[in-house]
Amino acid sequence: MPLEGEYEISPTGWVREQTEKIFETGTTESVDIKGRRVVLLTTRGAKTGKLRKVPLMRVEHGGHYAIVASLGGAPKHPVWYYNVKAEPHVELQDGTETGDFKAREVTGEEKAIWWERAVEAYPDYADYQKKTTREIPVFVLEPL
Ligand SMILES: C[C@H](OP(=O)(O)OC[C@@H](O)[C@@H](O)[C@@H](O)Cn1c2nc(=O)[nH]c(=O)c-2cc2ccc(O)cc21)C(=O)N[C@@H](CCC(=O)N[C@@H](CCC(=O)O)C(=O)O)C(=O)O
Repeated sequence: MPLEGEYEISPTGWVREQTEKIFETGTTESVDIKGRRVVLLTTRGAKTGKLRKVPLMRVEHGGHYAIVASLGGAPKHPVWYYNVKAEPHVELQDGTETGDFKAREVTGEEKAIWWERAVEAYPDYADYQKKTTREIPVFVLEPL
């Protein structure tokens, strides 16, 4: 069951541009970061209830996805992290396909496996983690 409601996109310039391009073209393959693929996550705002759409790097393995709350190695989590914690039902668009998922934050061995996959998909994640003492969270998305 897709998330219903009014959505807002990020106020951050370059992110807004990429999000708008995805809307215009209908596919996340219209944008990339350093040639690496991007997906579009939709969360429900923990305070406003609005639908929030944020592009993220595409981390996929065996038909399963992970999302990484890196925020470029900033000392704080991105706001969407708290949205997902409050409402784990999220949508993810990969290419032209959008699916419904339940996001589960991973820890320990499972996180280590997915972190490796994330760094393989987007090597800058390793630098981001070196930049901060904050442990960058990873969610695995279980199809609903
Ligand atoms: C700037 C802020 O965004 P954020 O949720 O912190 O997310 C920051 C970034 O993670 C986000 O911009 C990502 O898209 C950046 N980003 C990546 N960010 C990542 O963390 N990981 C990635 O892999 C990643 C890849 C990526 C690829 C392409 C691209 O264009 C951007 C990429 C934002 O949108 N704030 C809104 C509020 C958003 C919101 O969710 N509000 C909540 C309330 C939140 C609260 O205050 O508790 C609500 O509506 O209820 C605002 O200031 O109006």
